[in-house]
Amino acid sequence: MINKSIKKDLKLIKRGCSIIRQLSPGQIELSLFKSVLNALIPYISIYMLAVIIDELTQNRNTTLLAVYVGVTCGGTLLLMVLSNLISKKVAIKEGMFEARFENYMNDKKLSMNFSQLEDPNITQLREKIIAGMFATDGGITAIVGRLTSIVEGLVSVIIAIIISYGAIMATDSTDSQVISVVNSGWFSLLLILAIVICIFITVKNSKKVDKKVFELYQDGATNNGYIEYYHYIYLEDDHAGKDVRIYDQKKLIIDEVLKKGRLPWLKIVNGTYRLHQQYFSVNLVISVFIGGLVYIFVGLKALAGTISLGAVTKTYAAIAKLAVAIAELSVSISQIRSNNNYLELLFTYLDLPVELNEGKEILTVNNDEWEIEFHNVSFRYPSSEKYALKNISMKISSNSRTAIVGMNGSGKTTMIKLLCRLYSPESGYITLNGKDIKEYDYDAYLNNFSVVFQDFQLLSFSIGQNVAASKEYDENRVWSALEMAGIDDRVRTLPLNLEQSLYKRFEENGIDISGGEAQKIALARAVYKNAPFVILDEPTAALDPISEAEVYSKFNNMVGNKTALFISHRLSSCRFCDTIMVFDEGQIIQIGTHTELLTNLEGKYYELWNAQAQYYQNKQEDSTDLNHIDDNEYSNI
Ligand SMILES: Nc1ncnc2c1ncn2[C@@H]1O[C@H](COP(=O)(O)OP(=O)(O)OP(=O)(O)O)[C@@H](O)[C@H]1O
Repeated sequence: MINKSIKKDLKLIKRGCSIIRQLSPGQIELSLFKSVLNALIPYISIYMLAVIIDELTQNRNTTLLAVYVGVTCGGTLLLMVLSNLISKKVAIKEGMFEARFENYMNDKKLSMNFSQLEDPNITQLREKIIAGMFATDGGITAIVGRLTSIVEGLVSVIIAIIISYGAIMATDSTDSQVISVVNSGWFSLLLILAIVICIFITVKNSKKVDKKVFELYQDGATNNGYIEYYHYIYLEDDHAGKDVRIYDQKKLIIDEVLKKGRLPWLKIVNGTYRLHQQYFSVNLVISVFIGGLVYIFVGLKALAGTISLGAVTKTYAAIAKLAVAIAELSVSISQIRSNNNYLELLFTYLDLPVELNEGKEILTVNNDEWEIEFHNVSFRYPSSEKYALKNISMKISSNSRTAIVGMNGSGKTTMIKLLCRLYSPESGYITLNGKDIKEYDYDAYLNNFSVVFQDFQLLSFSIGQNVAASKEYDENRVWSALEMAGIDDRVRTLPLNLEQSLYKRFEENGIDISGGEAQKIALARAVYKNAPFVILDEPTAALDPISEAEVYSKFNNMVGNKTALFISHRLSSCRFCDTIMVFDEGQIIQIGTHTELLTNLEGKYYELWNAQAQYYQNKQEDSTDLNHIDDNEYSNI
């Protein structure tokens, strides 16, 4: 009966194999076939050399000798060519697997909500998986390698046993005491026992090393994550580059990375190097010892005349190979089991619940059918004690224009993130047309939102592709979106117009654009999407006053009969909204129109408005009562 831990190990390996099969069909089968060929190749020479020596020492038939040499060379060559051809195919399959596995992991990452992405335990889990894969060759990519070693070892063991069996078991009825000892079954058994003990030591040694290496790299995942982030992401990031120079962050980063990343990581690498050295030294001693034993065994058998000269070479090579193959086979089995430690981490990650994809209902709404409602929604960011939203309840109806204002950190963006299902409420829920938004299919749900976040991202693709967020795009629609965002004229001046690539990272002729231009393209992207719900989070923060005025003058046109949610610190720009919600410390403290809210002189809105207006008022040395500022004056604020 297979014991529990073996069963568990087999299950993990089976699951790993099924992922490999799914992503790179045929890779396992081809690799295994190649390993059978590789195992066979040395035995052709081992076997045929004995046949040739026997022929040379006995009949010396030249035709036969030529045939034997031909079979040896031809057979070896044929198998080598075949193995080489398969190697090429295997390499392609491996490349395919690596690329697809990266997508597979990314798909998993994208299926998580932001709470999961920011959860330090999950981040660390991902770092451990990556450190395992790239630093110690552990995890899913190691399965095929270990399996092929097992098959190669197995085939090798079988053939070596077949070849050496005759010699090991050969006996003779000679009277000499020494010779009868050599030829006794005990002598052969002793040799086998010595080999088994050596193999046992090798496997134990390998197991111990694998376990220690796994532990070392688990501890080191955070150090590695530190190096990865600061050296390969932060320092290489174009935006960070400015801060690094202006604030001379280089020393700070290098010192910190050295302390928290490089030095501990170096210790780990040295530690594993030492472990591997120990492992190889022990193995070297063992293999020299086994080789010596086999020499004595075969030599004495030959001395006793029990085996022929040809059999000496064959048997020596076969037994030596047998010992190595058994050791390799056992080590590979032990390694594939140790590798399950890495697989367990991977599967824990892959099995994390996919909250985003739980909903199945396909959402299709037209512009007249919206009603979004927050029901006592509270939320805290992962590992944060403080509530970013506290008991938010509010409604947003179709075709409405809602402005959200409030101090920094009052929860405005967080509310949008929850609405876009990047996070789930800790308590309370959000409904769309009476149904919890979680119940809708995630992609179909998001299709209904055009959002421009404060920290939007454009890609190093063409302007057309950036606006359409796809490879193919409708040129007319892109132009009209660009016009709506007030950047069409600028794009027309570019040599390649819509085909013009942004940024120089991949295109020599790519262009770098200003923050305001980027924001306009991000706005155009939202317009192009033409979703029934438009959310703009500080959409004009980077725009000059004229561009800003232009965007607002087109705002109604841009939004059309869609539902719009609009976050801004520019209170004057909120006046055209039907409703203004004032956020404060995670709560909605006021709701009303601009005029209604201004009448409450104790209210936050009045305070914010006053603070902003005061600045202009002081500047203009104008003592006009704020409540009597007319519309033209508001537009300056
Ligand atoms: N990813 C995050 N992890 C932890 N805390 C966060 C995170 N994002 C925001 N917060 C905290 O949540 C609170 C609300 O932030 P939010 O971004 O919603 O404010 P906001 O009103 O949009 O601010 P601003 O006007 O500055 O854009 C703040 O205290 C902020 O520090």
